[in-house]
Amino acid sequence: MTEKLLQVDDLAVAYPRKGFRRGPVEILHGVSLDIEPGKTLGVVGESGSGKTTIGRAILGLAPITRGTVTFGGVDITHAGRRKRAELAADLQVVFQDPYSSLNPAMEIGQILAEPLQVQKVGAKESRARVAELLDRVGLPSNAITRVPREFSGGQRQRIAIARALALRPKLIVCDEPVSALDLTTQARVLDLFLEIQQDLGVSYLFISHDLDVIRHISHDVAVLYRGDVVERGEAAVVTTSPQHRYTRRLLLASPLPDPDAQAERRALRGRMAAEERVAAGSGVER
Ligand SMILES: Nc1ncnc2c1ncn2[C@@H]1O[C@H](COP(=O)(O)OP(=O)(O)OP(=O)(O)O)[C@@H](O)[C@H]1O
Repeated sequence: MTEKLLQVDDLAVAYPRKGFRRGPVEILHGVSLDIEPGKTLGVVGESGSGKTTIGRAILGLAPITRGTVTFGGVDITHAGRRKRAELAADLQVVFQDPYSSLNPAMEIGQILAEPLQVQKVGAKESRARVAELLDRVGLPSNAITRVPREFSGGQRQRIAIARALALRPKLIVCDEPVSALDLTTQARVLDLFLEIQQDLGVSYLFISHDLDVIRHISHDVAVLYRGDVVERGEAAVVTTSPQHRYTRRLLLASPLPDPDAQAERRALRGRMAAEERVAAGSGVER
């Protein structure tokens, strides 16, 4: 069996409740998932299902009340600040909004060099690495002296990806990284993620509400519904023949599928209708 890069077991997260009603409110109720080196796990679910909370818990940004997060064989569930700083080299993040995640006052060269400085990479090597990173994400070398507002949304997301790659991480948590982009730009940025994975062997925990995006990028998928994983499996299987009713609903609701997906979807609708006819005939309540 392949060793897991990330293993999440029975993870629960609860936030303190504000106002009159006392006691914590549980957001994740015991989530388990794992990622192999060089692979992508897609986490899909509707708004509020807890996708971002999974990413934040792995990054040490959400209050974990139960369960464990193991990264590279090390238990990081309650890792302190010093351990988190060490982990930054291996565990990175790309957020949804490329407008707010980049410091508007910093030049791109500084943004990309910052993580290298923190890890005490020398000035000469740092310059070479920044040039390499820009090339890697398809941006011109003169970008180093420009600031984020001079770039489009897609280009800014490329900068955020370059920054995440600066320390050559093993895993990148990608939280809706293409949701703020138009469809054409989405496709280009998704292809960049795939290319980078092929070349560098990095793993992704890829969070999206869009099943088509998840199908395109993921090897495996975990479907989240109200803080529980309701279905898990290979992306090709889960996104074409979902077993859980919620995944089926998600699939039928997802917009603009490609022609192959449209054909699969028609077949799924047919299967669901047939099942529902059988269930109705046998008096099963659905
Ligand atoms: N800091 C917090 N304090 C209290 N509740 C929170 C906090 N962060 C998230 N929640 C709640 O946790 C639930 C799940 O939120 P989360 O952002 O993880 O969902 P999501 O699936 O990523 O949704 P979206 O796609 O809209 O971002 C929501 O009900 C949200 O209100």
